[in-house]
Amino acid sequence: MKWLRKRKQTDPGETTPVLAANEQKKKKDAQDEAEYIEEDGQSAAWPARAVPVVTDELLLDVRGVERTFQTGSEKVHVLKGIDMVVRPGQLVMLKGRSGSGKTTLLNMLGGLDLPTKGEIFFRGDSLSSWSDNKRTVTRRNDIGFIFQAFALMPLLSAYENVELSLRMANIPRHLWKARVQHCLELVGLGKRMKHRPYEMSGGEQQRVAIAKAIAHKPLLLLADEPTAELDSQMGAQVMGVFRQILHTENIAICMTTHDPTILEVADHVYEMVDGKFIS
Ligand SMILES: Nc1ncnc2c1ncn2[C@@H]1O[C@H](COP(=O)(O)OP(=O)(O)OP(=O)(O)O)[C@@H](O)[C@H]1O
Repeated sequence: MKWLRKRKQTDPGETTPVLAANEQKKKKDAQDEAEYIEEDGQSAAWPARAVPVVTDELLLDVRGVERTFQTGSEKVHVLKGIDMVVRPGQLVMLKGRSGSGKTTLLNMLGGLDLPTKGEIFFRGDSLSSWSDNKRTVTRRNDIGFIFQAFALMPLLSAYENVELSLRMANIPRHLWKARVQHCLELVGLGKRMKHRPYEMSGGEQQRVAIAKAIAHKPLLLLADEPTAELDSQMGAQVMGVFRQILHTENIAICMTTHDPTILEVADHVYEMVDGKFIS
């Protein structure tokens, strides 16, 4: 009641609490953007990384990783000593039968889970030594994820889905439009930006998921069977997009697959059998 009375007394020219909050948000957005405007008034480039990427650095360095799950009284030893590396710009594939441990490993490469034993270094830093917050921020800024089941927001258009990852990564608002358009054009969906997921084919949805996963310019893209739900033609389209983004976006891709035909394009294939790599 007190609030209603106050509203009634408000002068028409005065700002209501909601409008004031909106104004404040607009000011904050403008301030955030201003941080990225150079002195001559031109839009600044994409926010620079604190530590620039060096071509031959190890993005991922996995050493002696094991993962055991406790299910009831039983211990399931899923990963049994994994060693691998991923460098900038590489396409690395994890191949193996269902249940061999590929997804378990991929989750750990993205900091979603931690090893029971061994260590994973991301750009030289051990993921195990990081706080939950640092892992979350790194995931949001430096890593992109693609899952089998496209993981798009069903009520948002392709454009809005891609925009979301820029919002999540705190990319300044004035850079969004050009980047979203660029990413959707890159995956061949420049003319489908307003479509919602249910108005697109499986292959198109997966391509939106790729655009979404790379929009914030991550260093590493982790993809769990990105072609599993697609027919061979659509799978080939997705792999074509991957090949293209390796060159144009300077990103490394680590993906799991069952499909022998797409292994040929990999820079390196790790074959997993029962929680270990065989050479
Ligand atoms: N949280 C968990 N608790 C217990 N067991 C688990 C857990 N996560 C995975 N596993 C077991 O680990 C094994 C490997 O699973 P994972 O999903 O990594 O295999 P995958 O190679 O990715 O299989 P697919 O190709 O079918 O996706 C499976 O036997 C699975 O049941």
